[in-house]
Amino acid sequence: MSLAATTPVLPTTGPTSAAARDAAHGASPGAAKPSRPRVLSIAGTDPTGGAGIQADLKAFAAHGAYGMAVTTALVAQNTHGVRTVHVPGADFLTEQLDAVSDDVVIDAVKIGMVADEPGARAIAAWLRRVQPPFVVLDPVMVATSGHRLLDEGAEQAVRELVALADLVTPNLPELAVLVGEQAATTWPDALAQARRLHAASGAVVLLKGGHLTGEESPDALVGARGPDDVTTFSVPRVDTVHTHGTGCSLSAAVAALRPRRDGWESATRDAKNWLTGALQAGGALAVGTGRGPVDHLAHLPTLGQRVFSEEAWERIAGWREAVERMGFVRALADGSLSAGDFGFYLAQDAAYLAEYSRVLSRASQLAPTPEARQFFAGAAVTSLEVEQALHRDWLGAHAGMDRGAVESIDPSPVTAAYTNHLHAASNGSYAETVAALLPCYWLYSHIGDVLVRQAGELDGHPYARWISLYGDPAFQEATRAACSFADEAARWASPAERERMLRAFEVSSMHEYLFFEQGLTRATWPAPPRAAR
Ligand SMILES: Nc1ncnc2c1ncn2[C@@H]1O[C@H](COP(=O)(O)OP(=O)(O)OP(=O)(O)O)[C@@H](O)[C@H]1O
Ligand SMILES: Cc1ncc(CO)c(N)n1
Repeated sequence: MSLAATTPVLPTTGPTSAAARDAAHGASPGAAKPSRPRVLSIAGTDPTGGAGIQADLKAFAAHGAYGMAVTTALVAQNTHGVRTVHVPGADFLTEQLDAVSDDVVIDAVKIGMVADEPGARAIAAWLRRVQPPFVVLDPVMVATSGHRLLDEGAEQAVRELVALADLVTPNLPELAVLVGEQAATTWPDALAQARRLHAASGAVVLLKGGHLTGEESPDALVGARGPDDVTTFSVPRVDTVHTHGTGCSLSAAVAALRPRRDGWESATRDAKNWLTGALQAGGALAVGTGRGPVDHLAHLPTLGQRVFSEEAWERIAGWREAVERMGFVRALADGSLSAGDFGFYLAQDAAYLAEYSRVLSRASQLAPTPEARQFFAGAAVTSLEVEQALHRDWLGAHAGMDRGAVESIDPSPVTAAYTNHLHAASNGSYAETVAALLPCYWLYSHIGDVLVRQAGELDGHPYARWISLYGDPAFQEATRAACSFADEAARWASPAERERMLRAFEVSSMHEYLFFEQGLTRATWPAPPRAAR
């Protein structure tokens, strides 16, 4: 006699209801719900993580829910389409469902791909037994790529599932199958079909217009507050091909939100807004070469990411080496730079600092903490008082320019391009502003450090004051502080925001290179053409 036949290692069904078990775990049925709803996805898989169960779990997590998953079918698919579907079978599906409901209180269920008729019937039987409080059904029939995800014979069984669902989320072709009509080609026709589905099933219908081709991507909630009630959600269509799994992700987000909302409308509104952000960020994921997934976590900072300044410094390795090697900087280091070239550079730098100081003030204004506000306000003053003073003194002594003359220097196109970039960044976020400001500190303290070591004894060096200002420990310290403010800002940035920070840093570094270079290349700039008379 086999041991398994007489003594199951674990009971296959629980002796008490999951709600009673919840009470045994310390939460009485009448007690306030846990802050994380326990949400179950019943769906197929997508090994590339953009659709099906994998997308659902990400959407649950993105909305602060505790995610669980029962697999209806294993799908070999990627961003190009479905290759093969393996269905473990209805008995095993029921075993998975019972394993969850015998043990865990379920706050909401999202059903996706059911694969075949026995699967649909097993789910229907389980729903009748367990009666979860909120059931969202995404009647998946055909993948975005055009591949069938549901047996033709199973369509009737899915219609029966609709009657057990609280919310059903068809796209236009799925809606047509559910009402047994031709697919609607206009929005009013689709709404009429959705009303008929609501009347026939009692389920609220979230009709998805993603398959229409207009400026907007309208969705409508039909029957949420009464038989004729229609609420339309219109968001601007995101210009992207990366829409793999949008339907899965939307229905999962609504299921995750519903237990903490007073109705479908508020859950749907929030889910739609989240999905729009996820669609916008999808391309940056670079997952697959077909129709890629959306970024479910677009709104979140990423745990485990690198320190921003480390990554940023590595990104500009090329510009950094180019600056170290460039003729202008070498000539500055060994003192062979002509006074004319140095004077041109200093005059442009005075014009630059006037704008740089304004962007530092802007960073102070945007800064989230008193420490950061104080640092950037102080830096705005220092860049005028200390750095510009050096420029005024030198230009006064060597170019006969008084203070007024220094203050009215016209920026060259190269200088203006750099300060325009800084001003543009400062129209964005604090994080972007700080990232754009950083190379001015960092590259100068880096060069200052290298030059102090290379130049050795600065006595008699024509540019000693310039070299010692940037090689000075106080300037190095200010650079470290600016880095740590940028790192702190990056810690709370979304991946897209972090990428904008890295880009702003990189572009500023390129402008630093061009700024030095203009001191020598300006000789090749054409003279301003005279107007023809
Ligand atoms: N380009 C887009 N811009 C904005 N929203 C979109 C876009 N494409 C789809 N959506 C939204 O995504 C959700 C899913 O819509 P869609 O009609 O594509 O569902 P589906 O066909 O079930 O999705 P799936 O691609 O997962 O099969 C809807 O809320 C829809 O409005
Ligand atoms: C498993 C699964 N469910 C749903 C869809 C629809 O996007 C898909 N491609 N795969």
